[in-house]
Amino acid sequence: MNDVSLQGGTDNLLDMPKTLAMSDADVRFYPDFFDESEADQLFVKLTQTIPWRQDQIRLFGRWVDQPRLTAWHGDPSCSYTYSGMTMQPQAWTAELLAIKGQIEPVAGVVFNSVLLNYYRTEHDSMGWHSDDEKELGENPVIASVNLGATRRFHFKHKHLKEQRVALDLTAGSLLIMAGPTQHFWLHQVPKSARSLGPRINLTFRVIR
Ligand SMILES: O=C(O)CCC(=O)C(=O)O
Ligand SMILES: [Fe+2]
Repeated sequence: MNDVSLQGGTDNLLDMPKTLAMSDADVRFYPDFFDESEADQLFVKLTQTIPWRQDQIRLFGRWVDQPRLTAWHGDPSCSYTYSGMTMQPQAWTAELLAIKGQIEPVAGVVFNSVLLNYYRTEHDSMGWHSDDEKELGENPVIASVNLGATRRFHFKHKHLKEQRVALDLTAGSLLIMAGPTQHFWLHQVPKSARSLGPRINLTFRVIR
């Protein structure tokens, strides 16, 4: 797989995103959106204050543990169906509201919910999917915040099989997926062969 090619932006211009060179997509990456100490503090706080759950999914007719822990927070009106499960949101916490307030100006939308994933080790993962549930609307803006261990993130185009992109989601980084990205691309966080510590990912969403 090719490493991602990045256009525009330099590391000393913190507010300048790197736009991923992907057709049929609008993907922007802010490698240092949160500074190191802020990212460390948020990671510790979220580890302690979020009610992490081990959900199960149906796989070939059996119930199996999802390979990660999850949580779902948002406005009371936001129920959401994910992998066949309908979830009621937990209330916003102080840290979640603080992160939301910082990312909304760059994402250009007001989010009403966030899905959190806790990857305990290199064995935890998320398989290929698009965030294309109908509750998310036609061209959803999804803002993904990364804390803790760096994990590799993969995109692959649904129709143009040779088009694949990989990037490292480092602590403090922000990835914004918008426009037609979810129509044309799948993404995943694969297991890693290297031993890794825990990671938290937050995907802020607008549910209709
Ligand atoms: O952990 C990640 O970086 C991706 C999470 C994701 O794709 C999702 O929650 O839909
Ligand atoms: Fe996703």
